[in-house]
Amino acid sequence: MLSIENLTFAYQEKTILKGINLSIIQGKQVALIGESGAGKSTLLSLIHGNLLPQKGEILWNSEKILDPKKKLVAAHDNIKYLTQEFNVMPYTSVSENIKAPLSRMYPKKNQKISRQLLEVVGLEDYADTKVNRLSGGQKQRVALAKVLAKTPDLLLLDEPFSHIDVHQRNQLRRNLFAYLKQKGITCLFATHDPDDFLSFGDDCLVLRAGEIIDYRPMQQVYHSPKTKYTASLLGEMNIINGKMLQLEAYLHNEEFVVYPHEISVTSEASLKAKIHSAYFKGNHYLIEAFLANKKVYFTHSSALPEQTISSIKIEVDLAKRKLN
Ligand SMILES: Nc1ncnc2c1ncn2[C@@H]1O[C@H](COP(=O)(O)OP(=O)(O)OP(=O)(O)O)[C@@H](O)[C@H]1O
Repeated sequence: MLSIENLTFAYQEKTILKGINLSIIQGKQVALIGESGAGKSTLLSLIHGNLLPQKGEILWNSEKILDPKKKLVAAHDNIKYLTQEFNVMPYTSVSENIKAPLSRMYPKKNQKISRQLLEVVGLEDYADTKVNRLSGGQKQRVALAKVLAKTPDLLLLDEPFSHIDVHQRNQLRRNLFAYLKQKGITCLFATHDPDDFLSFGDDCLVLRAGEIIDYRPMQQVYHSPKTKYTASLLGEMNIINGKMLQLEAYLHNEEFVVYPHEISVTSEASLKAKIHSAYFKGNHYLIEAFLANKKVYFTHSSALPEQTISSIKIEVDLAKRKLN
């Protein structure tokens, strides 16, 4: 288990993380989300032992993560960190890179590990290719396989799929997170991509200006985000107020999060909206409309023409969507 107690960290006089308390139980996959500059990479670096906190403690299975000044190599051997600048050996083959962290005493076992990880990261056909001949995305996959070679207990990932194209990204994250689950590897991963965290985060940790503002199971965070800030990180959404919903005047300032797929056009409804644009999204359209002069987005099976319609319905329990 990872435990963080009252962690505070500053670069010179600028405080980046403030009083962080956190525990992650073994085997959980935790998504770390927050706007750019919120402190995600700094938190991962501290857990890895690359930075020294001004206050507080980080414990892995009750053992303190050591002060980087007191040892040559940061972090426990069983905690691995894949940073945004991945660490690969360019003039060595992909499989040699993957095997580099392993003891040379067991070549057969190492070969087996390398083959298995090549499959996880989808580089089976590149085992003997020198890394400097690979694309950025392929190098990122080699780096990922390398941090998994010596099965870590805790894996820290910082935007692990940032250089990988959408098609390969889907397969890679399915393979990777299934592998982590199978091996019981705890994972804390920082990402901005809802496709990463919605499907693969058991829990969601929301960081804002160096503070944890939410930490709950992923689906709870999605279905009832507590703040506008959190909602804005979860993908396309609407902030709808009581006035737009034609609620009683005294409820006009109440605000709710409504996702685009929760607004529909149906003959049983009576909310009025002015359709403005329709964006083709493949299997649906994203409609841009005005509800009481405020922009809203909703999904629809076809492109709606510019017109005013009186058949908009919000299909979600707004009590669960009220923002603080
Ligand atoms: N070496 C450094 N010296 C001084 N300030 C730094 C240093 N590294 C980061 N910072 C500052 O710390 C804050 C947090 O940065 P951090 O990289 O942890 O954010 P992040 O949430 O990971 O952002 P992103 O999503 O853009 O990667 C930022 O304001 C950044 O400018």
